[in-house]
Amino acid sequence: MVKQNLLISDGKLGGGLAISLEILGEDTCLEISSSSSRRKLMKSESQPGGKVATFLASMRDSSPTRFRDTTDRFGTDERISWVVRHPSALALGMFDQIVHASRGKQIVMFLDYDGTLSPIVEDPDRAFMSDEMREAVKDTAKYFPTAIVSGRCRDKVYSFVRVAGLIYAGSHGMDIKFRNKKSRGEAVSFQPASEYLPMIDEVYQILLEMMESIPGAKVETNKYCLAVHFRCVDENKWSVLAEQVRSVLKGYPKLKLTHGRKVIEIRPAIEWDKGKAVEFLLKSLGYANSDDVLPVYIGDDQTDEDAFKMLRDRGQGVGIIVSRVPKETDASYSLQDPSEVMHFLRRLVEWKQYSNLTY
Ligand SMILES: O=P(O)(O)OC[C@H]1O[C@H](O[C@H]2O[C@H](CO)[C@@H](O)[C@H](O)[C@H]2O)[C@H](O)[C@@H](O)[C@@H]1O
Repeated sequence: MVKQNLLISDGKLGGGLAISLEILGEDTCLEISSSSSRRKLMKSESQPGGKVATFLASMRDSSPTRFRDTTDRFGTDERISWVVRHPSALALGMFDQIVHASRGKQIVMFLDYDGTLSPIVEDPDRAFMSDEMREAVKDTAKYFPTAIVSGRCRDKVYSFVRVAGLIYAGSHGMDIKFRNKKSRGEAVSFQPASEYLPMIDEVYQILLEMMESIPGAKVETNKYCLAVHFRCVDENKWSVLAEQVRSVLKGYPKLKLTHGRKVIEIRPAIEWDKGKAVEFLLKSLGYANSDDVLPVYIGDDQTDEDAFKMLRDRGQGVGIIVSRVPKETDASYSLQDPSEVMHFLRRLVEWKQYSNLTY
């Protein structure tokens, strides 16, 4: 892996911005949803059998396989332009920009789990978070209200994080339950999809049985939603897997499919996502329509885009995407991987400790 340090001068950034840009080697996963690939998707949808093609294309889009030489596909210019538009939250001046935006406001921290606090691994049951990361999250929560917003079921994500006093929102925000420190420990509980539980269980049983015939496929229940993993499935079998999942869903029009990192997710077709969950949590914490808050959301996946978009639309807050490669996103800043997320959290805590001493 070659690492290049570039100095880009950009008027808007007020001088020079040092960017550490990695030209990634053959072990890199590409994760980009470019406008040209979107156009291709739209085209395939209008062709015969287009819906299947569309589904498979978006599966590939969110779960790219490895390329020998990524520079063939994405020029250095494109990478630089992406980093300029989504600078590292740790880069010179950028961290200061974020903390400056929080002057006179309460930072509320929202953290995704997989790919953000824990590295992506083959077995979803072994996606452990490091003890150092746990300490960083624990320290963060001492200074800022902190929520974990995950696609996982709430109990499962708690069993991985194991930090008391945080807010845990599981099932992509469809399962929220916590004691609100802002209002004398009052219990907050919100499950907008509870009527779907029997349906989700039924589909879980069907998929469990069906996926037995596809080597490497794994079905995970996340209580209010399901995940069909294909990380360990031969790529030649992806279309069969997609077709089978789609065939099951035909009998359940009240459920919908979404994509994540080598995973198809089945969830209730309700107007609820991580963005709505973040809004709900801000309101519960007393920050509905408030100028006194700076929400910071860190996440790596497609479902986190709903939260980034919500912050962008609200014109308030900081979205940080965790990605090594250019990706279409509504986030403003980037971090490369969970270890950078940990450094960012530590730096935020140090800044807070220092500013508490000096103000
Ligand atoms: O919202 P998140 O906390 O990011 O959860 C999204 C999904 O994450 C998990 O799957 C992903 O991580 C696995 C472990 O690293 C990996 O094997 C898989 O390929 C990824 O898609 C989790 O297992 C899913 O249930 C979540 O929906």
